[in-house]
Amino acid sequence: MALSGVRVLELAGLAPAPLCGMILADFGARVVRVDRTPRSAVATDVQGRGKRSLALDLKRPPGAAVLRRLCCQADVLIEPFRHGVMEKLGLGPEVLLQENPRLIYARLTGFGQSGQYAKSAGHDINYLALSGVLSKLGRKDENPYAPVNLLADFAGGGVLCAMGIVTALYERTKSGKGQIIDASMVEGVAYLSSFLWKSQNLGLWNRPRGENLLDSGAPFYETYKTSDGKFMAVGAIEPQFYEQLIKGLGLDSDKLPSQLSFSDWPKMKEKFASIFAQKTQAEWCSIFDGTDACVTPVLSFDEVASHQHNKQRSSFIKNDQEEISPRPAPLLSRTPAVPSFKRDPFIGEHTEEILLEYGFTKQEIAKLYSDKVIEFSEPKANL
Ligand SMILES: C[C@H](CCC[C@@H](C)[C@H]1CC[C@H]2[C@@H]3[C@H](O)C[C@@H]4C[C@H](O)CC[C@]4(C)[C@H]3C[C@H](O)[C@]12C)C(=O)SCCNC(=O)CCNC(=O)[C@H](O)C(C)(C)COP(=O)(O)OP(=O)(O)OC[C@H]1O[C@@H](n2cnc3c(N)ncnc32)[C@H](O)[C@@H]1OP(=O)(O)O
Repeated sequence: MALSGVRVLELAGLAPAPLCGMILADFGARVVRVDRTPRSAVATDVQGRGKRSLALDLKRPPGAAVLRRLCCQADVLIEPFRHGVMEKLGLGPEVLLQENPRLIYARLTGFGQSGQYAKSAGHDINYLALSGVLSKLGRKDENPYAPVNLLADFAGGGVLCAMGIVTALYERTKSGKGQIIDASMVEGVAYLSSFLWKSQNLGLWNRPRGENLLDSGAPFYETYKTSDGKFMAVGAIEPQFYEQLIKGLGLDSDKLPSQLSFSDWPKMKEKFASIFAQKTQAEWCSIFDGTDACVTPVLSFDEVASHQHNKQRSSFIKNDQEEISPRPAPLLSRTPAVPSFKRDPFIGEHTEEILLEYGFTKQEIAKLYSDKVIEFSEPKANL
């Protein structure tokens, strides 16, 4: 796999850092999740695929010393705490990079390492708000709407941090040097929105929120309810595709206002809605599948893996516990990701194995254990 041989230490965090670590693991890195002690009854990381767990108390100096030793042999450290936490533990980048100048020290936070919010708590919705992006999301006359925490946490956070890490690993092949990655989710999600910024002069966003082409203003970029209570998604932007939509709906474009007549959009939405409400989702699929009308069913999680297109591409996978989840993307032709099919690790499940692998002796491990700096877990203890 593309990242095989890369050793990653991921300090356990909430949502974004676990995704970042999981992406690296899917593509072949050996990812160790460093969990807290005392170990909680249940691991809250649901993105532990392909990782191993080491339970280590970083608040105690011998625990921090263990992490320092691990970092000497690691390629990447991912830390998900607000600015200042790692420094307080004596594990700041100046310390760890001095001991291992090849280390890539990725700091995945909401507000970044500087600025007046750097030490403040926050979550996806706050980062989205500060990036400006939240002001663009939502329907007409409604408050801004934060979709599930996909945008800041995962896209602007976990994914961009993984991209930063891979970029730094590539650069290291030339310079031989590591570096610090300051991955702020505010900036990550703002960067993702570059199209919104760069298209300001195209007239795409001149109208209030929810009344523009791509923000639920246009009748041809909308979802519509079907007679069986399901939905269809319509994205017929270009005139030639719009024409196919009109045809599929059984309408005559000569008798309709022009596609870009903004003032007619609310009326056209009502018309489209009343037509979509007359057939089931399956009936609409049989009309639109195989056309260029850009009309697709809105699938539920229960339906998505068995949809023909997704099945043909094996886009979803089942692990040993029969849990379905998306296959890692994108697909690399020679070295694709090979996700683990095993269950996620229990907290502390691999503590001993990892420490031995990183050169700790059995005696050192026994001492750390008796001093309660590390913990082990038998799988059954967590069930
Ligand atoms: C919207 C999302 C968040 C969604 C999260 C949900 C999925 C989950 C949130 C609550 C969960 C539920 C809950 O736990 C109850 C149940 C528990 C059960 O086990 C499972 C079911 C639950 C229902 C459970 C289910 C789900 O898991 C939840 C619903 C987001 O936006 S995530 C993005 C958040 N932001 C960031 O990540 C940005 C950077 N980080 C931060 O800004 C802060 O970390 C944050 C997130 C604000 C949290 O602040 P906090 O004060 O808690 O932490 P920090 O200041 O960063 O400091 C960390 C302290 O911990 C110490 N520490 C760390 N590692 C160790 C260690 N190995 N050993 C010892 N100590 C450690 C560290 O030293 C710091 O200590 P100090 O505070 O003393 O400095």
